[in-house]
Amino acid sequence: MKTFDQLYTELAEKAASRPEGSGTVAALDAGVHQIGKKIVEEAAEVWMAAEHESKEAAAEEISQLLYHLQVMMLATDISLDDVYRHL
Ligand SMILES: N=c1c2ncn([C@@H]3O[C@H](COP(=O)(O)OP(=O)(O)OP(=O)(O)O)[C@@H](O)[C@H]3O)c2ncn1[C@@H]1O[C@H](COP(=O)(O)O)[C@@H](O)[C@H]1O
Repeated sequence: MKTFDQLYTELAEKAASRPEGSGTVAALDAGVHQIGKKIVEEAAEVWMAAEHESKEAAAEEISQLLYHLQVMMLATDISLDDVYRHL
C-alpha cells in the first residue's frame, strides 16, 4: 500500500532512471495524447464501476485513474505542489 505522494515519488524516479520493463516509462514515451486517452478510458471505468459494480471494483478503478493522472503530471512537468496549490 502507498500514498498518492509516495506513488508520485516512485514514478518520478522511474521517469529519471528509465528501468527496463517499466509501464510508466512506456506510457511517458507514448506521449501526452496517449496518456490523455488512457485518462479518459480510466475515468469511464471509474464511472461504470461506481454505478454498476462493487465498492472494491470502484476503488481499484479510482487507483488506476490516479496513477494515469500522475503519469500525465510527469509528462507535463507538473509537480504535486503545482496541483495542491489549487485544492
Ligand atoms: N499503480 C499503478 C497502476 N495503476 C494502473 N496501472 C496501469 O494502468 C493500466 C490499467 O489498465 P486496465 O486495467 O484498464 O487494463 P488494460 O486496458 O488491459 O491495460 P492496457 O492494455 O492499457 O495496458 C495497466 O496498463 C496498468 O499497468 C498502473 N501501472 C503501474 N502502477 C504502479 O506504478 C509503479 C511503477 O510501475 P512501472 O512503471 O510499471 O514499474 C508501481 O508501483 C506500480 O504498482
